[in-house]
This record gives sequence, C-alpha cells and structure tokens, in this order.
Amino acid sequence: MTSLAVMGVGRVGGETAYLAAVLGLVDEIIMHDVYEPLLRAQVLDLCHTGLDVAVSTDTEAMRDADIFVFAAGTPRNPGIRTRADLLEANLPVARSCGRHLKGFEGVVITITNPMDANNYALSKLMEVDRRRCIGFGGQLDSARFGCILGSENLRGPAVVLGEHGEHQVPIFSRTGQVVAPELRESILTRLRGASMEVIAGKGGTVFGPACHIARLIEAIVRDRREVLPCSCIVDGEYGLSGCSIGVPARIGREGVLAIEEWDLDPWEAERMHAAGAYIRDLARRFDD
Ligand SMILES: NC(=O)C1=CN([C@@H]2O[C@H](COP(=O)(O)OP(=O)(O)OC[C@H]3O[C@@H](n4cnc5c(N)ncnc54)[C@H](O)[C@@H]3O)[C@@H](O)[C@H]2O)C=CC1
Ligand SMILES: O=C([O-])CC(=O)C(=O)O
Repeated sequence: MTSLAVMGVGRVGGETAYLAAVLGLVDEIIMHDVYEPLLRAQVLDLCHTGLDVAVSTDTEAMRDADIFVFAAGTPRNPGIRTRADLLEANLPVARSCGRHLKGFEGVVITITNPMDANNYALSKLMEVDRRRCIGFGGQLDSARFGCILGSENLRGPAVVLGEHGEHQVPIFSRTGQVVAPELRESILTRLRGASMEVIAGKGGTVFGPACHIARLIEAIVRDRREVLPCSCIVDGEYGLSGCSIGVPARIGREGVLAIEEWDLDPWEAERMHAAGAYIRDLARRFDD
C-alpha cells in the first residue's frame, strides 16, 4: 500500500496526482488545496477515471503518507521575471504546510518555486532528515538542455545542476564534446528562458514537470536507485552546505541514498559555487 499526498492540486499538483494514478504508482492519493471548488473538482475528476486508487482530502492522513508533494502556492506569469521573485509569496505557504506536517516520516518532494529555497525551508520546518527532502526541477531543466543541445546538433547526456532558476548549471563536460564558452553562454540564456515561453503561451508548464515528477515518484516507490539531478540539502558536497541545490542524487525508497560528486570543469565549478552562494542567501531570508 503506497500513499501519495499532494498539497496544492492546481496545474502541476493535479496533473501529478493524475499521472501517479494512471501509471499505477500509488494506491491512495490524498489531496488538499485552499481553493475548495478546485479541490472538489480534482477529486471528482480523478474518481471519474475509474482507476483503482483511493482518493481522499483528509489532511490529517497526509502525515502518514509515503510521499508528500508540495505544489501549493503562486506560479509565475510573464510579469514575474525569476522564480526567486516568488519567495515572498510562497515562503509563508511553505511555512504553514511545513508546520502542519512537522515530524513527517515519508519522502518530501518540493515543487513550489523558488524550489531550492522552499525545499530547504520545508526540511527545517518539518524536521525531516535531509535525505528525505528532494527538490524537483533538475530533471526538467536537463530535458530542456537536451532539446537545446539537439537544436545545436550536439549530443547528450544532458544534465543540469545548480539552482532551479537563473543560476542553473548545464554540465557541458559530460556531453563528451568541446563547447566553446560563447556557445555555452547562449545555451544557458536559452535555458533560463525555456519555461517562460510555455508560461506565456498556455499559462504554466504542466506536461514537462508532471512527467518528470512521476518518474521521480516511480524511482522512490519502486526503489529504482537511479541517479537523477535533484535539489538536495548539501553538507559539504561540491564544497557547499547550508542550502538545497541541484546535484546528481541516487534516488530510492528512502529518498536520497547518495549524492555523487562529479568532476566539474572550471566554467561549471565557478557557476556551481555562484549558484550555492545565491541560494544560501535566499535561504537565509527564511531564517530572518
Ligand atoms: N519545480 C519545478 O520544476 C516547477 C515548479 N512550479 C511551481 O509550482 C507551483 C505551482 O504551480 P502551478 O501548479 O502551475 O500553479 P497553480 O496556481 O495551478 O496551482 C497552485 C495551487 O496551490 C493552491 N494553494 C495556494 N496556497 C495554498 C495553501 N496555503 N495551501 C494549499 N493550497 C494552496 C492554489 O489554490 C492552487 O490551486 C508554483 O510555485 C510554480 O512556480 C511549476 C512548474 C515546475
Ligand atoms: O518557470 C517556472 O516558473 C515554472 C518552472 O519552474 C518550470 O517550468 O521550470
């Protein structure tokens, strides 16, 4: 019996619940949203699939779930330049949800932006071990990187580490090809703008995030032990600590089983450290 709790069942949370049900990843889904009419609609719509999954809205039962997906809060629109600009709006949401689930014993997946800062905040507020707090975004950024590499006639593997935001770090050294600094910068600029094109066109990113979140849930419930780029709370890895940041993480039933330390080239290492300093500074606002 595997149970999934989803806080915030809007575009991404709702689609994630639907995919988890369709793919048969979980037996029970507990949903919550502050907007009651939407919550009721999502519950009914999921029930009408006729899939063999128990659906409830019991927020008390959320604390016993195996996986908790945090997707509640405000998304970007074309007027909001960076994900970090959502901190003021979404940190209070993370705070109230975190307090409600203090002592949670399952695996937390943080979606809400700014995702890295929220993942760090949730682990502190919920008093959840760092290995059971996974921030989602790196898989999506990596898929976007793969699309852009292809458009430049370059091959993968495409992996993005660092912040899920302006300070993302595409790992060119793992593609096995020499990519000149000018081309790296122009690819990075395209990566930074990749989601906004979708947001401007259809109101928000949905298929991309939900598909990769489902893969992450699958890695956990099926104990896949595969390495995925995820935001993890670091304790010295890559010379960083006191923040959650995108790193290659081996994911299984218990959450983050290990963080791999890859050799980065100087261009990547410099940006990884800048990303760490930037996220740490954002996270500090949480301590104020
Ligand atoms: N990490 C990633 O890769 C991605 C992150 N996001 C982020 O995920 C978040 C959600 O995005 P969408 O689903 O597009 O937004 P949405 O607006 O469709 O859904 C958010 C839901 O959260 C609910 N909500 C707000 N405050 C709440 C609270 N205190 N308790 C419970 N529910 C609450 C709202 O009623 C709404 O239904 C945003 O912050 C967005 O930036 C979105 C896509 C990808
Ligand atoms: O860009 C945004 O605001 C939503 C997001 O995190 C993504 O799709 O990567």
